[in-house]
Amino acid sequence: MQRLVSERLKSDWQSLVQEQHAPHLNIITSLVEQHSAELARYFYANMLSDDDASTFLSHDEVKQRLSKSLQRWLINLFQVPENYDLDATLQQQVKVGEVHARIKLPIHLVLRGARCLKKHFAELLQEQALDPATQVACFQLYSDLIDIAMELMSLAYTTSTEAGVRSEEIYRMYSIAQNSAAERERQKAALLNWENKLMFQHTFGSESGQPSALRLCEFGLWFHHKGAHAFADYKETKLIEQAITEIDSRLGFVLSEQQSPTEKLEALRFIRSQTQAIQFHLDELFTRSSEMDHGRDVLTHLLNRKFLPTVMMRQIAHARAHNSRFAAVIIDLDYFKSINDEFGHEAGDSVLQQVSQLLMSACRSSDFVFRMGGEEFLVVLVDIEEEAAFQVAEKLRKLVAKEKIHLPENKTTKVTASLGLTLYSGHPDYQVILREADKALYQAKNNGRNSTVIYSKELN
Ligand SMILES: Nc1nc2c(ncn2[C@@H]2O[C@H](COP(=O)(O)OP(=O)(O)OP(=O)(O)O)[C@@H](O)[C@H]2O)c(=O)[nH]1
Repeated sequence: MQRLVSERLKSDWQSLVQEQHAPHLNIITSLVEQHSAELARYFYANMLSDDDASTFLSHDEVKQRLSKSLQRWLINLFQVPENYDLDATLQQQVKVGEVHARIKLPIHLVLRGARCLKKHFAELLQEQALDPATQVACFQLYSDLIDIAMELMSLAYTTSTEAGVRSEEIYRMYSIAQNSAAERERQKAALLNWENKLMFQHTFGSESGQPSALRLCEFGLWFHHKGAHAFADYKETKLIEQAITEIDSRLGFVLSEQQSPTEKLEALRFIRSQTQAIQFHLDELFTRSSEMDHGRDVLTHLLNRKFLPTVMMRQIAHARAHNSRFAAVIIDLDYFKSINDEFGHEAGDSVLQQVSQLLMSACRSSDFVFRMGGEEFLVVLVDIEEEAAFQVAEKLRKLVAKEKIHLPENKTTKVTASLGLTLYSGHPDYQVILREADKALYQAKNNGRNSTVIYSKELN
């Protein structure tokens, strides 16, 4: 049991559910069991009518999942002592608080939910043929037990959030540090490349008639998903964001038939001056950031899994805000143990390093590649839909299978990998996404390995 559940809270709970309160607890238990669906309906109707709260709840989710879990939570909370395991019940409150922290559900909304459950329970009590003293005692007990649950949830919430903030900080330092010199050149080249393409389209015309937006090209995606976060505190970051928006808003002019050549040239000149400004700000940002080398996985130099919560939570927030999707792919090497057994641990390490390089070089610079531990990797593909994500996963799988892996003493070998893929589908908890990818991976292993499986509900 975690330390969060203190002896004090446990004994407070025990004294509330001890024998002399048994008659009241029995009334509560039976009322909650009979009316759990109604309490849940009341709770969600109330929450969904509030703008703040409804952003965390979709109607579908409430229908399919949340209402049932709330009912289970309520019933479990008011069990009579002989029917339940107190430690497990208290621990459950801690888990709920941790989930709330992961999905960044503001704590005042949780407390409002609790208030709502109390209010409706008071109405239910009034409808019963109970004497006033019993009604008051039942309400007091119901209220006290909910309050202890809230106290535990809040404690777990704060503890998790503080840990999250610490890891955000380390992550920020890391993302600035991650091979900063090479990243600077790579992004400047990506920006230049986009600009050249635009000039080319202006001169020779574009098949689609539309130039691609800067925010969607390699530089734009990198800046949005990594750069802006890494350099969040600098004023240049805002300036780059503004320049990207300005550029994209003028793009239509460059190829439009309705614009005169002079207007087109003017738009081009403006875009050119803005891209130069971006380059200048980018140089500033990289120059200011110091070389820090925290948080890499020592063997592979990939992102360490401790940054996973930060990256996943940011992706979820981004997907929500922009109504976009992202994918998580878990990649696990097949029969890796036999490589260690046959060639030795050092050779195994070298395989992991070569596969990591391969994964890094095959992904877009805006994607995230983690080493999860052992021979397991996770790739987060940003701003992507299912078909494209499957193609990327398959590309990675084939690249790994094709690669001639070099081992000590001039030996070579081949390895394959199994991949589990899932797409963000609106669930606010990133651990659900990881569990889905894991289930898909498990299926890929069961199918005989060296394959990619996309998560579907049937895998549950
Ligand atoms: N060389 C090396 N080996 C590692 C490292 N981390 C984990 N391993 C080894 O990776 C192997 C993983 O074995 P298993 O989990 O059985 O998986 P597998 O052999 O790849 O089999 P499947 O995943 O079922 O295809 C174990 O032998 C671990 O000791 C590491 O950093 N370096």
